[in-house]
Amino acid sequence: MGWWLMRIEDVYIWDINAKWLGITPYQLMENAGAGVAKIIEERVGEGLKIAVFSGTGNNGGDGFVAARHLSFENNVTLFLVGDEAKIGSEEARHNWEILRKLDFVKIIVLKDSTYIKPLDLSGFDVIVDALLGAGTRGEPREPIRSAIEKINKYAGRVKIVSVDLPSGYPSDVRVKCDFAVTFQWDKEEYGGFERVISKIGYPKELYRLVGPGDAKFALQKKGEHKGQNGKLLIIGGSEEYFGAPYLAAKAASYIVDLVYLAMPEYSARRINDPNIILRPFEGKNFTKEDVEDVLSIADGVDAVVLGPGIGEKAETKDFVIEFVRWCEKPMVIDADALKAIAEDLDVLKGKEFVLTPHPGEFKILFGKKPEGSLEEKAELVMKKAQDINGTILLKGRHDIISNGIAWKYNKTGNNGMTTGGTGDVLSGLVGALLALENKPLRAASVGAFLNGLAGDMVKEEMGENFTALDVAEKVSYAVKWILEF
Ligand SMILES: NC(=O)C1=CN([C@@H]2O[C@H](COP(=O)(O)OP(=O)(O)OC[C@H]3O[C@@H](n4cnc5c(N)ncnc54)[C@H](O)[C@@H]3O)[C@@H](O)[C@H]2O)[C@@H](O)CC1
Ligand SMILES: [K+]
Repeated sequence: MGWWLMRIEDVYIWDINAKWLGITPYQLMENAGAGVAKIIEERVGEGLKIAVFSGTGNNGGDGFVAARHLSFENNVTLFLVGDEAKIGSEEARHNWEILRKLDFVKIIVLKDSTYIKPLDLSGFDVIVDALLGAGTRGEPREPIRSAIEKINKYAGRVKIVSVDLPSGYPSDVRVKCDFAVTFQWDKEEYGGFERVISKIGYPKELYRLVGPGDAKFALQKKGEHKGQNGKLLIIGGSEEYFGAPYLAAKAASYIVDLVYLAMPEYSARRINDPNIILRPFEGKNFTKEDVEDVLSIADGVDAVVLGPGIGEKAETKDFVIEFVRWCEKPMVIDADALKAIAEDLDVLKGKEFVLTPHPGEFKILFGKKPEGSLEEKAELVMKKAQDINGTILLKGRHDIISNGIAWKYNKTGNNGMTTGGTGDVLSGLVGALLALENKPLRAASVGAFLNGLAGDMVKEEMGENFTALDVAEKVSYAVKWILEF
């Protein structure tokens, strides 16, 4: 099913998220090896003479497990290619130790290529190739190379089944397998060999649920110099509000190098924070007159957040619509700016943007309140995202994020976050992640995850009575937790 076609990048992310869900490498290796054994017995048969060639990495570990499973019905010989002392991971070593206790599996260690040259494999029905998998770097080196060449001498005569990948892939020095058993998801990058997919116990959540893997990827630093790790402009504030844009700016300032805050001068004068570059505009509220000057600030940044505390004055609505019409940077459109553009959704055409409505704002935008199960709500969000050709982050107990092609959901966060201003923190975070050059779906997903995680960390310390500023100030701790996960 095309739905499961993955990029290797996704697999990296999901490995981290699986760990977060408590799925251990032992479980995955057991399922991988068991799956290989099952497919061999189904496709080739039982009562066979089977040679399993294992390397010292986790691909070899899958081979150890497969050998054990196969040994119940077959006559199995395990060839370890390389030095026993180099078996890398705990789980591979664990499975190696089990094998060594078994009397019905013959073990032969091929420490270097001199042991490989004289080998005769003609008595075997099946060769399982577990020498190298996804951890391969460059062309195969000795003694793996000799083992690959030896196995290939039997291609066409003995069934050759590769574990995950033909060892040596993608170089030309690779095992000529009849097929490879690839785990759970076919990868977009793989080609040139037959693949049989075997599930290894990853739950569907990995496809949908945002986790630390997504966040780790999104938070990668881009450069060493000031400004290379993102410049963000926040536009908000009015005669009524000054806290909202400040919270967005504060949260973002922990992530990007530079945060500019454009605000009506009336509310800007209440802000005194050296981490934020203030750009005050004359008057109490943004008006159409300000569009050109704000656009010229936007020219110098990587992304823009529009809306926190901007108010609902008619002249401000005009400002919002005109700004969006002319802005060419990725945008987060939040709060009162959502109400303004609800009157003219066409201005979003051709733009890169994230809308961050709560259910009420969603209804104002799209005429319908999201209801029902997670899937039902997600379907609606996805449909609307498709209609406007952009990304929507629907805030709720489970945040739902869609770019019209895929949808994800986030579960971090707690009841304490109903306090005013956490939505502003969120829009600042999504903007910061856009400024780090993440695509809108990832920026929005990870922004929601990070906001909730920071909120959960605050709750650990203070209980559920906290403020949005507490959440904003926890952002750097949440980022540290993610990067160290
Ligand atoms: N979640 C996961 O990551 C899972 C991984 N699994 C298995 O783990 C494999 C990846 O394991 P690893 O990351 O340990 O990597 P591999 O087992 O593919 O290879 C790593 C080992 O090979 C050596 N090596 C790398 N390039 C070489 C070269 N060109 N010539 C000679 N030796 C070389 C390394 O020094 C290391 O010892 C997957 O292919 C799959 O079979 C499965 O257990 C299922 C779950
Ligand atoms: K392999």
